[in-house]
Amino acid sequence: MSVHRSAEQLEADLNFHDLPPFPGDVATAPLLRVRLSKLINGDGEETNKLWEACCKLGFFYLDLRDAPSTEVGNFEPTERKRQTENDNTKHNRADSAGSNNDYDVQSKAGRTMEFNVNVDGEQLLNDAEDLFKVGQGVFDLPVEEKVKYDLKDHGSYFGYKGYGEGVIDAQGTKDRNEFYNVSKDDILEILDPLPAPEVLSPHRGLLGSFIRNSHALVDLLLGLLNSRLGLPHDKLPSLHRLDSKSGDQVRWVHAPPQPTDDRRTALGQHTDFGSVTILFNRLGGLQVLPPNSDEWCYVKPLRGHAVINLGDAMVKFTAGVLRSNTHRVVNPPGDQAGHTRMSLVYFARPADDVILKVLNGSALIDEQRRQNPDNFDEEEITSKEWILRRALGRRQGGDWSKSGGTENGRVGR
Ligand SMILES: O=C(O)CCC(=O)C(=O)O
Ligand SMILES: [Fe+2]
Repeated sequence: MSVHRSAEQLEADLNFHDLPPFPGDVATAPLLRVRLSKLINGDGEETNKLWEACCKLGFFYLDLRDAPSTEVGNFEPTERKRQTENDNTKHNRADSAGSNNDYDVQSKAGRTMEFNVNVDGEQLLNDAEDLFKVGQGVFDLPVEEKVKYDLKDHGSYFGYKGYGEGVIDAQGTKDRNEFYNVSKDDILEILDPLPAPEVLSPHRGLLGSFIRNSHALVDLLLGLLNSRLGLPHDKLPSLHRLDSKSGDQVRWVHAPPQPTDDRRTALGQHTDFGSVTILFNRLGGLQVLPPNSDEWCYVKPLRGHAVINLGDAMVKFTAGVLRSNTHRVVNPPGDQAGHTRMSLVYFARPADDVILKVLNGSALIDEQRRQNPDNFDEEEITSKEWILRRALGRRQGGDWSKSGGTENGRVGR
């Protein structure tokens, strides 16, 4: 059951009390903080903040905690949400597939907008907490067991990637982390199950809950961005249906502390391949390179928040109106340096057969395309091909030269 806290309590509760504090003397990135409950309530100012963050940096914090009750201005969506919850089991709360879950609300900006109100921030936080423990169980397995689930030679980026099995630069320098990737389509039984370690079997329900709720959040964000872009109704959400075959995945990233005298980037600089990334961090280490800057800045983890960032598909769809920012992961800073870092991610990507090209029907996107005629090439590539090329290009023995994203300003056709 969720508990409403005062605004002061919410502010005081941003640290992870069981971990050394994030240092106060390192450069941090100025991510805007957006509150989910306000987006759900159609708060115009909050939606403006979301829009600004997505255009300028492509990264923001999303406060997933329940808002103080005084701030819940429009009760209709909240009431309807509670009713839906009562009808569902614990691990089947957020089902964004049906259109009856969306309804129109008059926003404070005076516009009618459509919301997917089945996103439950507190549930997402609880599931993320539980999944951190599940991830630990996977990484604790012997390497000989984990490598059985490296599916690279089967042409797949799902499953396990061992420590040092990815590269961080064109010279082939090895990375310093391991991944485990779980496919949405496997968990939702859209495709046959992939081979997976036994320790994951009891947690398919939890993974399903996390995936549905994450996807519902993505649906909400895409709906709001769709309105701002002036795209035809439902265009962006329609390219990302929960039940379409896609490269959506849950990822755990695991990195033991590096020796003091031998540290390097753990996860090389990159832009994300897909549409929207939902990231749960506890220890520092994630860094972004803000636009027109050469200083890497840490993203300070905040309890109760996810870090959200946009990926290359959103740049390609919008001719660069929206931003997919370069980021990387280094050893945790300051007193956190001696701790093993783990993060949990949900990557939402367009359906496999969607072609990554500029969308028609938005005056804003048309204008952007007119102003930047040199930024386009003629490549026609599907979402599936794009993600495979990029993900496997950064594995040992992959083709680094083909693994680049939109960071060079080329935004696609
Ligand atoms: O671990 C993190 O904080 C970020 C991971 C990341 O950027 C990725 O997996 O694409
Ligand atoms: Fe990333």
